[in-house]
Amino acid sequence: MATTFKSGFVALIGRPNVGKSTLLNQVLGQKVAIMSDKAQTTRNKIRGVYTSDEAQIVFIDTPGIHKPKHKLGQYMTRIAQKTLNEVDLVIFMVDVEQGYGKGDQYIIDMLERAKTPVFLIMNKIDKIHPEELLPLIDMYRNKYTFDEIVPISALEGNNVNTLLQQVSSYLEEGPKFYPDDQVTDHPERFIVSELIREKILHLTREEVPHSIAIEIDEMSYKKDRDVVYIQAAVIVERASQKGIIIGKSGGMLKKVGSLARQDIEALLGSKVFLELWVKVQKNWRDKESQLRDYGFNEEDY
Ligand SMILES: Nc1nc2c(ncn2[C@@H]2O[C@H](COP(=O)(O)OP(=O)(O)OP(=O)(O)O)[C@@H](O)[C@H]2O)c(=O)[nH]1
Repeated sequence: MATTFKSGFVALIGRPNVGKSTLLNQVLGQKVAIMSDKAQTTRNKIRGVYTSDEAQIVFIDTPGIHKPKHKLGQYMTRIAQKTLNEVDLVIFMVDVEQGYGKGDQYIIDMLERAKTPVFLIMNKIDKIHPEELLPLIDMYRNKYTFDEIVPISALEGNNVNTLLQQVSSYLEEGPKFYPDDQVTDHPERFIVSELIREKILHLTREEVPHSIAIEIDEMSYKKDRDVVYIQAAVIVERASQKGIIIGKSGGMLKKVGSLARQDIEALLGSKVFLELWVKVQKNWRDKESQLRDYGFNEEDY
């Protein structure tokens, strides 16, 4: 009997650091979402595409589902809420080591408003004793009627295949949205901006990282010099943050640029000229369209 091909969009949500990027990387077999011990490293949606013989799952990495503290947070929350209604399935991930908190309740309140099926993924089971798992499952069952509850270790890969099978079983018959070998949709600009952000996160230990965004102003191949020229803006919300990122005599920005350039060169396999600048932008709402526009234009390259 011929089986039908299934496909659909799945939103991956959860509090910062529960392991969403780690799961995506595990599923897709390569580093697409940048990981960091610091919360909130992935601000934008990444679509990781998993394709098997039976199904295609398009993952939407949806960070920012938490109580907004500033404009960018509000923007993200709005996008997140919208996403929950548009996808075919929501995966709500929790860290079994972290207690149930206000952040989780906030997400569950958002889920109550969506009609989409919801899986609860209990991640990091490698960190607890198996006996501790059952009471935790009961606790979450009392909070919300999840369609499935799947304990996994995203880091070690335990139960990840089962999860993929279960996700596929919830999807409806559908087309292959992306070719088999595509793991991310328009990855270059996104990954370049994430690499720059990652360097800032690692080099500055200030409050700054939580309110920055990276905007790629230009990314083009310069034939005469045989380099990829990238101009990117580091956008901050306050002037004081600008000073921290630029650093003494521009030292911090130079360091960020140099480390990011090395990684980008490795990613693109060509020489890179990276120009970074910092701008203060108070009103994030004006940035909505640009934040959405991570499309990589072949012609610029
Ligand atoms: N022991 C263990 N650690 C894990 C597991 N999954 C993720 N981690 C660790 O948890 C930390 C956070 O993981 P991320 O994947 O960056 O978390 P995230 O949810 O994507 O975080 P944001 O990007 O801030 O939304 C990293 O140090 C991971 O190595 C797991 O299954 N077991």
